[in-house]
Amino acid sequence: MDRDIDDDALPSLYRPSTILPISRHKRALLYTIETTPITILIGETGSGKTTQLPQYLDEAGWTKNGKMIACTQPRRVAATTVAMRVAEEMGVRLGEEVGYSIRFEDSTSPRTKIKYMTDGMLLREILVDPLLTKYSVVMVDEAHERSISTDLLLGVLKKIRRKRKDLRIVISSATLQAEEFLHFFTCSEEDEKEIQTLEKGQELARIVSVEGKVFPVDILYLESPAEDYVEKAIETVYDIHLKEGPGDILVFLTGRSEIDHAIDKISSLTSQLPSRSPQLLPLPLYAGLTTEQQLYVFEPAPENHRKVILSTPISEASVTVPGITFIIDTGFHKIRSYNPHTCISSLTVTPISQASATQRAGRAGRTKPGKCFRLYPESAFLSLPVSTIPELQRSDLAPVILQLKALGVDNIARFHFPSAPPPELVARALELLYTLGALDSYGKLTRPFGLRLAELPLPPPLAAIVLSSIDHNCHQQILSIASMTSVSSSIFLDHADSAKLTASKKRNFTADEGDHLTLLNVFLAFSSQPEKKKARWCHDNALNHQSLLRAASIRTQLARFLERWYPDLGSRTSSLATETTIRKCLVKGLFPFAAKMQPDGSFRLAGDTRSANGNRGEEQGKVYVHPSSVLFNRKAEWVVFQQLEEARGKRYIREVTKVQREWVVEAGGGYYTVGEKKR
Ligand SMILES: Nc1ncnc2c1ncn2[C@@H]1O[C@H](COP(=O)(O)OP(=O)(O)OP(=O)(O)O)[C@@H](O)[C@H]1O
Repeated sequence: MDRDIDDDALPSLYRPSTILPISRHKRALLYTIETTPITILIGETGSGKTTQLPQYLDEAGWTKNGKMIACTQPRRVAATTVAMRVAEEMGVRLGEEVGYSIRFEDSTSPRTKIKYMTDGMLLREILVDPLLTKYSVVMVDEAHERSISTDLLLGVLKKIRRKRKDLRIVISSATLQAEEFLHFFTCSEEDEKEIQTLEKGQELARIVSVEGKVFPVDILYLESPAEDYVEKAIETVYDIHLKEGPGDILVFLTGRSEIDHAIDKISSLTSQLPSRSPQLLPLPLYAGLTTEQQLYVFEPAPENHRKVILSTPISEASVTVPGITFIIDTGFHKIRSYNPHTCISSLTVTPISQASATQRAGRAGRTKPGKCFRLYPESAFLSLPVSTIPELQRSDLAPVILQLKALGVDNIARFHFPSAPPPELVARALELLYTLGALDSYGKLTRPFGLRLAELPLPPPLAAIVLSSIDHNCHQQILSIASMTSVSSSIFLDHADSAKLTASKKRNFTADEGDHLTLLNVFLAFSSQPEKKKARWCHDNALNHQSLLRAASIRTQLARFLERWYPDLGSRTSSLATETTIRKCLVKGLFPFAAKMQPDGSFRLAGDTRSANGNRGEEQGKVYVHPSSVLFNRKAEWVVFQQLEEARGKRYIREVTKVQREWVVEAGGGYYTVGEKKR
């Protein structure tokens, strides 16, 4: 392969406007990648790893012969925005030579050479192309975040590389985790054998550093911890606005309710500013928004306005929002943790790691110097964990195991993960997949059911509902519900200033049986509107037009899977499905997430034996229906739900539907004897 590594041969369009630290290391970097199978790349935030390295590899010939370069990201906002930036730097149209692929959205073409994608999407590609033959280099970006998909991908890449010696792997990591990755790729017996066969001077894996800052970022700490980090963040926004020079602000909060609250407060503060003085423009950024809505924050602020982006950690890594000068880091994030006793994941607010704090500060100083206000003392920063516990060690592993089985890895215990998941979590996941019908009693993937479950781009319980809907003759309705729940967090517009309106409009769609049928009512009403009137109709009904369009697009994509597997689908009618049939079908996948109402109106999880045994405090065993649910403050003996979330010490369930105990027992098979989790 002819790989030209001459800096001067670059067409001018390839050059970014700022000289980035990585450019000084270009030759050395390309040489290492050429000669070393695995390169671990470390460098300061903003040094150019994500945007530049794939371009260097392209110029150096790694995309010849129709091969592509993949660059994976843990989050879709990073995959889309970085692809846009790189397409712009290369002077090509997005989706042509440079594209991206995220769940339910593909912007690539047969001409694509550099593909940014979520790590989960690359794993899906491995299902159809097990040796990733289309790719010459796979760059796993932000590997230190240790997301489930990243860890799984690293394990699978390690296997693939043994069979594809020409494949190059680049792992981009924070400095502190680099040695761990080096160890992972070089520690097994097989690795050692391979090292023996290498030529003198050649290495199996090597760490390369591209140190160097783009612009300085001043870090400022509080003297004592903030009592309420959300209020302190709002106060800091206001202080910056009054006392600092120009520049936009990026605030890290933990979730949507905090973001909505902050937006309302900042909007009212703004209305008190003198009309001629610069105004604050608060904007939300969280995963539940559609791609278009997320991209809105990347637009320049209108004249005489300072943008204040209120974001969850989705913008913590890889993202550059031009114009961001000030960062406000509250020091918290919501992380998913899995309780093997209840078998349910919940989101809990916890302090971030030092690595996250560094990434957050690194969102400034990219296009000009910046300041990062940490809303905690320096001593608190120093006592933070260096990195977050890998997601794989605190998550429901059913999706991971399902994917591994679909990839042909039958013996999970022998699969080499960057750090092994706890056996208890593996056992729980196997139990769930077995009850869902995805695995047989030997632990093998069932065919076709289990394989199809793995192929559907939905969490296993939801995928099981979609597949079961065929037998229940309610696939039309379930497809709509599954699509709506994939975007549900943003279907209803419920900012505080429109909360009353939304509540009254929502009543028009409310189904007494719960949120899933309510979402179905919304979708049916939306679909029956003439195309041209849809936007207006959404506005009049306090609904999010973009989210509904996205749900419709997801539905079309899910329907394609069913059409492929059931060619007679068109002749099967599901128009007569009753609400009872639909709810029974929902229980086919949601049985692990069942709860029983208690005399005080709270609920107890069906599998929570510890609370029944009195091992936990009374309050701890309880969950409450979230105020956004149509079943809030309503009577329902048994319910199933899709999400469990912790906020201010209370646990809430969302997307809730009334069901009957017998349905849960029937669907749960051996998984429950209800009220007592099977051991
Ligand atoms: N959309 C953009 N507009 C302006 N400049 C940009 C944009 N995207 C990237 N840049 C510039 O390119 C630099 C490198 O960005 P890149 O994402 O490649 O860095 P990185 O090393 O991967 O950092 P990180 O790990 O923090 O994402 C930024 O510091 C910034 O100067």
